[in-house]
This record gives sequence, structure tokens and C-alpha cells, in this order.
Amino acid sequence: MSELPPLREVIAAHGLSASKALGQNFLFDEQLLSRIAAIPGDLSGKAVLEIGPGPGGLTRALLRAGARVTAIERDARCIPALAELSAAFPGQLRVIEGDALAEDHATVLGEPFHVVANLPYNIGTLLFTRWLGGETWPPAWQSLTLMFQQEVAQRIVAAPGSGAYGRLAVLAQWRSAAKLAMKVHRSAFTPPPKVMSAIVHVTPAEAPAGVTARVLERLSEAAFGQRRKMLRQSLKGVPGALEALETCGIDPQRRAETLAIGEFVALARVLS
Ligand SMILES: C[S@@+](CC[C@H](N)C(=O)[O-])C[C@H]1O[C@@H](n2cnc3c(N)ncnc32)[C@H](O)[C@@H]1O
Repeated sequence: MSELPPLREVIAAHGLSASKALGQNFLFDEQLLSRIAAIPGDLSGKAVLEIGPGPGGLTRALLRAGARVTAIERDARCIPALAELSAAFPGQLRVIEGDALAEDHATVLGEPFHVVANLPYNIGTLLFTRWLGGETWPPAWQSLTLMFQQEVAQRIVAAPGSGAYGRLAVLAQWRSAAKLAMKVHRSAFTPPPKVMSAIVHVTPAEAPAGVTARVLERLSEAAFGQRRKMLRQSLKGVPGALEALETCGIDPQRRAETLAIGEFVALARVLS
């Protein structure tokens, strides 16, 4: 198993020149990849969903950690390279050629799973909002370990009062714990992207009672849609929101970015 060829040889052998359209920035440093695979904790025997395995660098690190990996990859050119990996780790890797946005991950996995992915930037935020949204909680996933552009990672873990605090932070933190697990320098990627990257680790927490995701998302959408405005202005279009501010003792002259997650939750509870 440790006799796998270096990743650069895999790329050369299968002609995997990086495609910009598919958001391909590959990682080759196997030490770095092992550190990423260790972020969720012990994965031995656990089910893992990887989106966009590409030539399989992160995939091998996950397999070496003992995970049972289901990998969804859109680029047909990568499938033969991944088949080699599957042969080297019998029974541990299932590769699905397809679009991760078109798959129902819970159904594909059929059991609780951890998500670990060096995501294509163009679909990263969309997948993230799908995993964190919706009324079904706890979700089918047990943790998310995801590479983002550093600026997006900072928005996910942002605290109130910072310019980065907004809808993504509320979505990621109202019933989950989100932390910045690792910064990754742009030079670690081939080709290097323009910006720095960072890995976010998210675990689900207990959902606050009496709050629907739909109402909470509607509130934060309205509040941060006009983030420079006072809440009495930005929440005008949300029926009952101005009364809810009063019920919760929240000054309507405040702005969205000063509201703690708990205050969004309190407002959503009144409106749910
Ligand atoms: C940033 S690269 C990461 C590759 C590899 N995991 C690594 O770390 O070196 C993103 C990968 O996602 C794949 N991809 C892009 N869009 C996808 C989609 N909609 N569904 C599944 N995979 C996709 C790309 O082909 C590429 O292999």
C-alpha cells in the first residue's frame, strides 16, 4: 500500500493537466495531506465522503487513515487514476463519476459519514450552504472538513462585530460549531491559486428548540442584505420582525453585524 507512485507521476501518467473550469488546484505534499486527513480525528473504519478527489492525493491520505471512502469526481480523466487507488486499498474506496451538486449525499452514503474535501472553489459555498441548511437536524454528516479560500473560511467562523460576520457565520454557527483548523499557503497547490486557503472544521450541535431553519435564514438574509442599515429598516419586509425585536429587547437601531448568533436565534424563535 505504501508503494503508491508519487502524485506527480500519477498526473503525468494519466495526462491530468489542471482544468481551470473544474476548479482544479492539486495538492501533492503527502505530509500536508496526512495532516488534513487527521483533522476530523480517528477515521479508522469510518465512512467518509470526499468531493473532487482529482488525482487522489487527499484520497490516499484518507485511505491510509483507514477510512472507507466514497469519492465523487466529475472529471472522467481522473477515474483511471482513482481505480488504481481502489485496487491498492481493496474494499475501501468507491468512486462515483458525477456532479456532487446533483447527488443526494445521504442516500449515496446510506450511513452517517464525515465529509473531507479540497473543494472546487466554484461550488464550495453552494455545497456548504446545502449541508448546513434545511430543517433536518442532526444532519446525515458527522463532521465537515473543507478547504476554502481563506476569506470565505473567515466568513464562516467570524464573530459578531467583524466585517466578515454575516449570513455564512450565522448559518455555520447557529446549530453547529465551526472552527478554522489550518491555513494552507497558496504555494502548496499546483497550480497555485491567486489567494490563500484555509480549512474549516464543522461539527453539528443540538439545534435550539422552537426555531425553523427557514425563518432563521430569512431573517439573516434580510438583516445582512442591508448590513449598513439599522434593523428597523432592514427587517421591515419580514412580517412580525419589528415586533419580535421589541419582544426580545433588541434595540431596532442596531445593525445586523452587532447581533450575536443567540439574538438571531431568539428572534427566529419568536417568528417560527
Ligand atoms: C481543488 S481540486 C482538488 C483535487 C484533489 N482533491 C487534491 O486535493 O489535490 C477540485 C476537484 O473537484 C473536481 N470537481 C469540480 N467540480 C466538481 C463537481 N461538481 N462534482 C464533483 N467534483 C468536481 C475537480 O475535477 C477537481 O478534481
